[in-house]
Amino acid sequence: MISFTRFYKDIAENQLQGWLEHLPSKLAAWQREHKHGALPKWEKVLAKLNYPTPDKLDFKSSVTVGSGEQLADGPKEKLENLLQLLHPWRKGPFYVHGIHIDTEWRSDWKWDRVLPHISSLENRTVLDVGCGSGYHMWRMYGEGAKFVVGVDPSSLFLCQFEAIKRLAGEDLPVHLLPLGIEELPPYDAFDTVFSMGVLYHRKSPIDHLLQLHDQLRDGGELVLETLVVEGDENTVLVPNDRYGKMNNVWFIPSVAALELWLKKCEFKDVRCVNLDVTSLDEQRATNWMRNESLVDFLDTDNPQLTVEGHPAPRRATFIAVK
Ligand SMILES: Nc1ncnc2c1ncn2[C@@H]1O[C@H](C[S@+](CC[C@H]([NH3+])C(=O)[O-])CC(=O)[O-])[C@@H](O)[C@H]1O
Repeated sequence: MISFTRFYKDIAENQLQGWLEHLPSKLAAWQREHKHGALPKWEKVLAKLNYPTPDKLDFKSSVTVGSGEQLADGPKEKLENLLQLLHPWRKGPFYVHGIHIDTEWRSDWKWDRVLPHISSLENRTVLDVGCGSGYHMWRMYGEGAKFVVGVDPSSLFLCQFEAIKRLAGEDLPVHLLPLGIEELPPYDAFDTVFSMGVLYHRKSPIDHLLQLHDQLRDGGELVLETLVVEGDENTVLVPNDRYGKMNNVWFIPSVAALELWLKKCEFKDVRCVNLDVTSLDEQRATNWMRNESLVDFLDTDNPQLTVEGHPAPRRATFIAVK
């Protein structure tokens, strides 16, 4: 069973120790009430991941665990089969003992767009809201962050994260909690808070911005990445049904509108640092994600539009200070 004991031990010694009042009961409730039917199957996979301490770890230029020379072909194939049981792998890529987990998303490309614009993560305590499988958390750790916490309610992503962590080293100061941002007690503790790919999934985007604000210390940095549309500060797309076949998309503001929202939520030095239209090479089906992907979400006659006729995904990154 997935345990959070190590996380509690780590936070008892840092500025998050106040979380010990609230989080054990929330995580115990998750363990008690969690009903994802496949969780026992995924936990069995985790229990089988007993592999040698890797001879190589790289989190700075990729997420690589093991050089690929420690395992013979048989054990390597067995490991690959185990990791495939955690399908679909969406955010990555990961290189594990020579196995290339070629995920749906090239999350490394997003990281390359974001990294040049943020304050150094050296020695920082970092929160990654909606961290998915934790890909970017490893890259944050690779940039020198001293403690990285991610929150994401998906149990599959938790298991994918735990798989990488078990293979990389249980004592690394990188943790994923299966909670929504709204479940975290406000604590003004983080030096940097990331929210990437989450805002459009929230029913109340202003509340989301306020919750991010609540997690930052004064002077801390917000890194916000989300879908945007073209338009002025009063332009917001609220899809009447699905957006790119997703049924959980609520608000897609323009850059100007989101800058205004951030300022209204008392963020300072608000800047949009990157704008990018998602390419078919960045999000695609692979052997590790065999379901539909971006090409199936766009209009075949006009790829500038989604199948519903909305503007195709365009993403912006914002930096702001509390
Ligand atoms: N209330 C919530 N609190 C926290 N997380 C949530 C919540 N609701 C949904 N999520 C999580 O937010 C993530 C959004 S994906 C971005 C991944 C990564 N950040 C990336 O930038 O590649 C983008 C996408 O797939 O559209 C998912 O993992 C959800 O489970």
